[in-house]
Amino acid sequence: MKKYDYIILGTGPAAYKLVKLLDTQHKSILTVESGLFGGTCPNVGCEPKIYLDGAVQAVLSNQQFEKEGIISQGGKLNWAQLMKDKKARFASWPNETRKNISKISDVISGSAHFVDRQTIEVNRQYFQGNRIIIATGRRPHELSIPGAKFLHDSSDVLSLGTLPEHTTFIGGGYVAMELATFLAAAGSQVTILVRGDRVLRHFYQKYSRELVVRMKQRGIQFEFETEPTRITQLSDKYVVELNQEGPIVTDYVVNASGRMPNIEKLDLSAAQIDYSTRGIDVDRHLQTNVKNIYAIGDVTSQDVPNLTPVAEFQAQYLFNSLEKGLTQPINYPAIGTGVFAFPQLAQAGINPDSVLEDGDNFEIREYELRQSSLYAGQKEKGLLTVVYDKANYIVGVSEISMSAVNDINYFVPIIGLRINKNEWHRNVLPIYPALADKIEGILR
Ligand SMILES: Cc1cc2nc3c(=O)[nH]c(=O)nc-3n(C[C@H](O)[C@H](O)[C@H](O)COP(=O)(O)OP(=O)(O)OC[C@H]3O[C@@H](n4cnc5c(N)ncnc54)[C@H](O)[C@@H]3O)c2cc1C
Ligand SMILES: NC(=O)c1ccc[n+]([C@@H]2O[C@H](COP(=O)([O-])OP(=O)(O)OC[C@H]3O[C@@H](n4cnc5c(N)ncnc54)[C@H](O)[C@@H]3O)[C@@H](O)[C@H]2O)c1
Repeated sequence: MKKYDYIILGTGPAAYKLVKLLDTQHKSILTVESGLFGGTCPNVGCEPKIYLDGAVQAVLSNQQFEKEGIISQGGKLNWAQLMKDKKARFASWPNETRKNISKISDVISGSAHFVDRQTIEVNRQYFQGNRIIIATGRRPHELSIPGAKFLHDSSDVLSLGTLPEHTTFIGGGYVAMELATFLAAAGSQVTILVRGDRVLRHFYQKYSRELVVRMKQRGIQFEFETEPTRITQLSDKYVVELNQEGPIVTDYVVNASGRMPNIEKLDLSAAQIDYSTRGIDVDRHLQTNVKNIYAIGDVTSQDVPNLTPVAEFQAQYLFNSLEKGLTQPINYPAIGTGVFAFPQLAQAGINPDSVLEDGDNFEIREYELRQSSLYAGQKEKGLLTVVYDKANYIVGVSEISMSAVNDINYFVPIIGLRINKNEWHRNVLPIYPALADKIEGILR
């Protein structure tokens, strides 16, 4: 049986980063991948998503200019062509990633499962690792309603060749809000079914509600307190029965009800590894309850956002801890996150909702970004809410605007490095005119 210093399960952002770091220490490594090399982000997540977003933002901006009479004919999105281009751009990535990883580790395609605490089995072959790192990510949550076989998921939408006339999304999270924006921009009629009374529950609710208003203005329908109970096929359409009055007749149903950890196939009990439906349990050193087994990225049950930079941060932490003698527990920096809808929603640090009642320790102030915008055609006001702590440092920012993602990225170092007005003034002279120019007035 072949033995390695490290066996790494998965090749997504968490695993890929770790393999590259371990290569610098000349470790013997086996990497196992059961699906597409590179994992979710570059194949069916962030990267194809942002590729499509480039075209969607352009088209929706143009439509706004057209409304203002500044552009005489706004563009129309050619979905089929966009998807053809996307396919051409991304098709070769899994093989390229496999080749890159093969240069620095042994690689095997197949689903890994534990045999005991040091041994895994893949394709009836057995391998031993001094350390085993689980980085198997998440997959779309399965809904158990009659007719679930007719459901599609985010991966299907990101390679959908023909635009449906009507699309129904189930869920009010990142995936539903982003992909609904894309399909609606291309001309599909879109209905979003939201189980509760809110969308994007981890974001500042004032801005989540504002995003719903703006999406509704473009014709996207929201049905709150609404869940599907059954889906049936009716010739080339689907009938979605609801817990409310309905039903909805639609051409395409997307299950965007969240993601679940890839753990069932790992046979974690063979190695007595603790887990729950939320993922693999790890301590603040990313170690499982078994000494030589660690878990990083989306597959863990840790209460941190499941995002690519977070997965990579965990990989870097684990490397520093296992190979560089770092002994402190993981301490997460200021984390930025954004929803690539239209307008965008983004935030970093403390969410204003969590300190609304704590006026003794925090001050919340909202800034309108409209006065500051010199761009033609931008009639919709952007809003920025800043949370200050008692010492007047910025500890949280939330924004809804056309440029919220990039704007909030300005604030991530301000929060993470605790920069105040004096320091900014002494060390920073940004490009004018742009949001960074206004930051001095927002800092204290
Ligand atoms: C539609 C969508 C859009 C997103 N957009 C963003 C974004 O804009 N920004 C952002 O930061 N994040 C985004 N994310 C989240 C981001 O993709 C994930 O946080 C990131 O990919 C997690 O990396 P990971 O390495 O933990 O897991 P993954 O990337 O999921 O990789 C895990 C890998 O493990 C493999 N695997 C599973 N089981 C086994 C097994 N038994 N044996 C071997 N291999 C196995 C899987 O096939 C997979 O390739 C998005 C996600 C989705 C779905
Ligand atoms: N821009 C980004 O960074 C980005 C984009 C997409 C995805 N992601 C990552 O992927 C994760 C998954 O995204 P997501 O949108 O699938 O999940 P999510 O957790 O953000 O949203 C899931 C939605 O489905 C609803 N829901 C849950 N169970 C349901 C049920 N049984 N029936 C009906 N509705 C139900 C929830 O109430 C919620 O509105 C995100 O949390 C994020 O970490 C990030």
